[in-house]
Amino acid sequence: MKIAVLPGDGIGTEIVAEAVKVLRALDLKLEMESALVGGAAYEAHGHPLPESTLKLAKEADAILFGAVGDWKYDKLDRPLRPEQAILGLRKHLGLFANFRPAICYEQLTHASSLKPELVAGLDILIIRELTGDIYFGQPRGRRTAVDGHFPGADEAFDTMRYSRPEIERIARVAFEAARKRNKKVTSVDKANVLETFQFWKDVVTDVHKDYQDVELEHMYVDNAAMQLVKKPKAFDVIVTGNMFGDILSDEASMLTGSIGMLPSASLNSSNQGLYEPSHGSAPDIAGKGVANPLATILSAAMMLRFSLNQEAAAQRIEAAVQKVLAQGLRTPDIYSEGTTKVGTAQMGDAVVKALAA
Ligand SMILES: NC(=O)c1ccc[n+]([C@@H]2O[C@H](COP(=O)([O-])OP(=O)(O)OC[C@H]3O[C@@H](n4cnc5c(N)ncnc54)[C@H](O)[C@@H]3O)[C@@H](O)[C@H]2O)c1
Ligand SMILES: CC(C)[C@H](C(=O)O)[C@@H](O)C(=O)O
Ligand SMILES: [Mg+2]
Repeated sequence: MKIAVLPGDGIGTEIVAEAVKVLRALDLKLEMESALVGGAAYEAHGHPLPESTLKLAKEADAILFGAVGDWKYDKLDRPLRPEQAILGLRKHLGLFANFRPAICYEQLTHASSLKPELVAGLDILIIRELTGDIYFGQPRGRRTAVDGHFPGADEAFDTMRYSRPEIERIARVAFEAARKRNKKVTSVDKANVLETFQFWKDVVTDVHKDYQDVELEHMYVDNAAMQLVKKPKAFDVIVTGNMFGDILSDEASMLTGSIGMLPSASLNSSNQGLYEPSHGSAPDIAGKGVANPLATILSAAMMLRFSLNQEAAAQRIEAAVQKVLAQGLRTPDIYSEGTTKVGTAQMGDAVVKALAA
């Protein structure tokens, strides 16, 4: 089982080191090879996604990814920006289905941004389409409008688009996932304003004909953002487009206690996957040894489950995470009175220890 390890930038290196520690502590034959990606690769090779990194990723059974980006690269031409590395990996590998489970662990109900009773037992799954939408639609760019209302004024534009097959396949992923859960899918759109999302809604409704045992509800994204904090447990599976999924998953992370708790899996049609926390490189806390590594460690568990066929090992990691939380260990982002504040490496070490116990 070959794993490409791509730590990236900022806290990416710190949190991936802990996930690798946990993977090595399992009794599995895992071959792990690391490569530079993002700003780190740009510094060394002049490109955020060098050919060698892409090749390693393509040939691996699974990819463990940290995070990319830093404000210092904001002025670079877009193709050279660190974020293009993760977008390129998703596109090149066809990783269209992004699973972002928002689970509030029992021990963290008080760390949530909501009242404990609203999040106790919370277990929702956001399924975000990951290779389409306004993220990848063409044309995009900037131009000087010479015949518009404001002659000579500059403008910028991006294109929101989805094709029927793109919507159909993500809808099927969502209905299949719901079948194994509580049989309810909420499709989030903005059909009242955007043609792309009226089409999304129509296609999801068509696909639903094959899944009559699953309840389908449609919701506008603005309402969904509100309902997520009003009554999050009313959701089971949320399926949505690339941009809405990006935003709603960050929102949902705070129901679980912290963005540092939200893992993710991005799969293609052959179940090859890239596994990364849902958060970014957190330049504000990078290098301080305080980042929460649990989202990355839980992403490694998802990797074992989805791409490496190691369900038992995945469950061992998840149980170990629950155990360290039950021991009261907390990185600063999930700290509350009466618990013990630890750093990134201490948290990783504690998970390794809990695996052994
Ligand atoms: N997939 C990715 O690689 C990815 C994802 C999101 C953002 N980014 C990039 O990361 C950079 C920073 O973006 P941002 O600040 O908007 O988002 P961010 O997710 O990096 O950070 C947002 C906030 O959450 C905190 N945070 C994030 N992860 C944490 C963790 N594990 N433990 C504790 N606190 C954590 C940060 O300290 C910060 O206050 C940007 O360059 C952005 O493009 C990359
Ligand atoms: C870094 C950025 C390209 C990325 C996205 O928008 O998909 C990030 O926010 C995420 O959620 O993985
Ligand atoms: Mg995001």
